[in-house]
Amino acid sequence: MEPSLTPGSVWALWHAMRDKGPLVQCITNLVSMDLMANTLLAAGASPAMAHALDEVEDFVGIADALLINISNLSSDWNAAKKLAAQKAVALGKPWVLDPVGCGATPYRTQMCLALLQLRPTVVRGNASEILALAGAAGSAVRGVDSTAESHEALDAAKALARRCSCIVAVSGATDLVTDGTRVAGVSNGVPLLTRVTATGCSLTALIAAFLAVAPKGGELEATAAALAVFGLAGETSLAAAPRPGPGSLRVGLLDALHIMGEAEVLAGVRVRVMEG
Ligand SMILES: Nc1ncnc2c1ncn2[C@@H]1O[C@H](COP(=O)(O)OP(=O)(O)O)[C@@H](O)[C@H]1O
Ligand SMILES: Cc1ncsc1CCOP(=O)(O)O
Ligand SMILES: [Mg+2]
Repeated sequence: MEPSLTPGSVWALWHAMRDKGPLVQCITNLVSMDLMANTLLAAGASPAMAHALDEVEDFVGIADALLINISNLSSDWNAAKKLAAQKAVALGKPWVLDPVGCGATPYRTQMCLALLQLRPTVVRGNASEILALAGAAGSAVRGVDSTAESHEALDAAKALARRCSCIVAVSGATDLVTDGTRVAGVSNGVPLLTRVTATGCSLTALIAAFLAVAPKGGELEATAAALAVFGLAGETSLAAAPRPGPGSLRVGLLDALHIMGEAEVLAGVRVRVMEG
């Protein structure tokens, strides 16, 4: 499959992902585990929450892709994350970093920067997190939710992508994906997604699942495809809810990821190459 970014290519990649059912190893925070595992299952991947220090390296050996979310922070978990990332790179397997709350405390930022050294394939965060990770002057962070818009973090994302030779995705009203030169935009999604915890975390795990079937050199397109599918599932869920709210959005998101097919993707996905 040649990398391209159209509704048709998004569908082709999702179809390939469902066909393969990739095993995605997830090292993530406790609040996100349930939604993340269910998101991957509903979309067609196979999740495994495996983070024990003595097991992570062996697990990377059998996984198709790895997701590392920096929240829960503790010495055991941190060591496990570093070992897992190193093993993924050694085996040539894709791994994705979610720098949750980067910039909120020095400890959190240091852990994000340490993992960034271990060559993630993709980094996905909200605008505040990407600004903090890139070391942008005056970036304001409040906990794990963003205080900035995605376009405000585009220059920082590009600089980070160039510096680390990776893909950087900034989620928001328009999700932006860059390799430092090219920029893709995804305008699927609904603002109510920000009122359900762990939607960003789960989205990052979905990126890992798409990377497991992406052709070499197609990492930017695969990241944008995962963002589009997740955002479209949010739209589909909201449209189907009799009394829309965070609770029904969360349940409907999983239903949409399970039910959506080619027709919905071709009609609903809004992706475009903005630069490059
Ligand atoms: N204003 C918005 N309008 C539409 N979709 C949004 C908006 N803000 C965030 N999203 C979507 O919500 C999901 C989670 O992103 P985000 O809230 O930025 O991540 P995080 O939970 O890590 O802070 C993504 O699919 C993103 O596209
Ligand atoms: C609430 C919370 N606290 C630590 S991690 C976490 C979940 C954050 O999830 P997301 O980044 O998807 O909003
Ligand atoms: Mg997040």
